[in-house]
Amino acid sequence: MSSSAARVPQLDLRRFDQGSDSDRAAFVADLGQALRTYGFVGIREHGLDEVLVGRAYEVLKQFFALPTKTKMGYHVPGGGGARGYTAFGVETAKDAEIADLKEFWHVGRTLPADSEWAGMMPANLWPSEVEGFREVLSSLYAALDSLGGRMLRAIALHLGLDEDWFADKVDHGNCVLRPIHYPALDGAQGADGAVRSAAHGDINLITLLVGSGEPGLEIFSRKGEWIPVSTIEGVVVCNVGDILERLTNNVLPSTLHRVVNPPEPWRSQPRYSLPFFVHPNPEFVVETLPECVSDDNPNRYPEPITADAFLLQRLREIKLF
Ligand SMILES: O=C(O)CCC(=O)C(=O)O
Ligand SMILES: [Fe+2]
Repeated sequence: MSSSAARVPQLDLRRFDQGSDSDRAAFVADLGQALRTYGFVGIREHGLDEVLVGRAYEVLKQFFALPTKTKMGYHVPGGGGARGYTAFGVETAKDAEIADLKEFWHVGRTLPADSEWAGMMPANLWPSEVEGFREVLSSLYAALDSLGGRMLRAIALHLGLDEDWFADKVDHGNCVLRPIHYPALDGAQGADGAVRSAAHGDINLITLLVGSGEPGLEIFSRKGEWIPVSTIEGVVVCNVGDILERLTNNVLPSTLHRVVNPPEPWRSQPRYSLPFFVHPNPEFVVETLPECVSDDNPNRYPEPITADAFLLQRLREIKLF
């Protein structure tokens, strides 16, 4: 683990949402700098309702506390974990051999019944055992969808695109809200090398992580060190995913990150977290942005790929399909 003082910067989103032109330009520059350097940034004053976030943690804790048999009733066999429950010990990071020490739930976009994307975005499941689960997580999904849109506006400006460049490319994106439970570790658990979440890059455009405060998240810096990301209450961690990395010809890096098994007293306590994965529309063609190609950085991805094909390829690699 790193002993250096490297730290992911934290930025105040009010400078972008409500600031003057010069505030906004300064925010965009700081955001670009942080994402180019770390692939990660902390966001303060993002406007998410604290009460809603608190309620989301309550309902997800209630769900994961249910008996395994009940939870398995919300598992969709062959569904790639796209909706509902995925059991402990299933997801395995790309190129890893041992499964992660976690279980999770996926909430997806609720589409109109006659939507042409219904086949790609199956209907959500909702556990009847937990009161408020549906309402609370649906509201949080909508709030994070909006926050993701604002972050993408700032990212577009940084890349030299029109501010609303991403808007019609994410309006029916296959975004996923993922409540995660990493159970308390007991005995020799982890002695075989299993960790809460093995090193991986996220598959999507950007991720918004509404952290619960327990330690463990680390990112792999460009200097080759693992840097802990402190989950300060109220800060949303935003990181670049593989699709944005590819779109930007690696100008914005999708940084490897992991969740380590922490020392006591956290080891014998569960950890919960709530990432929101912002995905482009399934038919969006990921084709290198000309703004990100130069003599020094020739196009690394001459073959365009649709977001949906890219996602499917990665889901197979992480053993969800
Ligand atoms: O639990 C965390 O803090 C991070 C989770 C994560 O990286 C993921 O689910 O992709
Ligand atoms: Fe991740």
